[in-house]
Amino acid sequence: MLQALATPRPAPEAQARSKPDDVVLQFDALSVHLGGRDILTPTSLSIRRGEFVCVIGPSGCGKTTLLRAAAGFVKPSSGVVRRHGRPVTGPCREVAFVFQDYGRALLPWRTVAGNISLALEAAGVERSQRPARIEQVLKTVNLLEHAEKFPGQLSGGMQQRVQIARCLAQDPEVIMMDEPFGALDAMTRERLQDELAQLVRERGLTVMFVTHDLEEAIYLGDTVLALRARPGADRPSLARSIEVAIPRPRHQLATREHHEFLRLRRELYAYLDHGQA
Ligand SMILES: Nc1ncnc2c1ncn2[C@@H]1O[C@H](COP(=O)(O)OP(=O)(O)OP(=O)(O)O)[C@@H](O)[C@H]1O
Repeated sequence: MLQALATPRPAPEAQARSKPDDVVLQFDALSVHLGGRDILTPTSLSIRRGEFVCVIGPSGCGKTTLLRAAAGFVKPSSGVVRRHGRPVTGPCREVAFVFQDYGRALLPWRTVAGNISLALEAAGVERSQRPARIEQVLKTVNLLEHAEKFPGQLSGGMQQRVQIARCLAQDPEVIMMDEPFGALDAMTRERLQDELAQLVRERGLTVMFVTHDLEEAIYLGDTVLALRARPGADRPSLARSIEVAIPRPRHQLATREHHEFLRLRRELYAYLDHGQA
């Protein structure tokens, strides 16, 4: 089970939702043109501190590109992404990325501790301080006793926990997660969803989370962004931004039977299934 680290940021519900300085990420007419075509057409939105934003949409609609632009890995063709009001011009420690393919994200020849150390080395943390930091994040994801194992000796769910621990070692305020649970079996996926939701809530992290799974998006999100396939001049990438007004903490069974969950599921399913996307 993932546990909160020692220095949590304020929980989102403790903050005034409408204060402008609560905005962590601001997308102002962000457009991305790659390989001779429009991948994202002007997209404007803002993400509050502590908000869990899920991004859905048909394959190839630009979900990953949206996250990569927000993390500074992709340059906008026009428009801008701002973090706390400052244009994002490249990757930074405060924004961490978790990939679906944990097998490729982790170095197989480094132990669990060694993989986490990578983030600390990149952040310039002194060698003498690294063991304590590694221990702290491994405790958070309940993998302390596996510190000296290699990724290949761990299950898929455990490897994804290592990747999450490595991202936490960066001490980020924003986590970009690109289908992080897509390759996991259903039971492991549900367990990690709950552990992630608790961790994010306790630390006040801000999350952008790409998924193909509508139910996962509604279960985890405060907001679900639906992107449109084949965006164009008169078809903005962002088709819908839907607030998920379902109380937290959420529960796998009760929440999935909640009337609002079922209503949103029907609405989004119809939207994606009937070609409106
Ligand atoms: N560097 C690049 N150069 C050219 N085209 C690119 C580049 N990166 C992405 N694309 C194209 O942009 C489109 C959107 O890609 P992206 O990965 O953002 O979509 P996605 O919605 O995350 O897709 P999926 O759900 O299949 O993962 C795709 O058609 C992809 O081929």
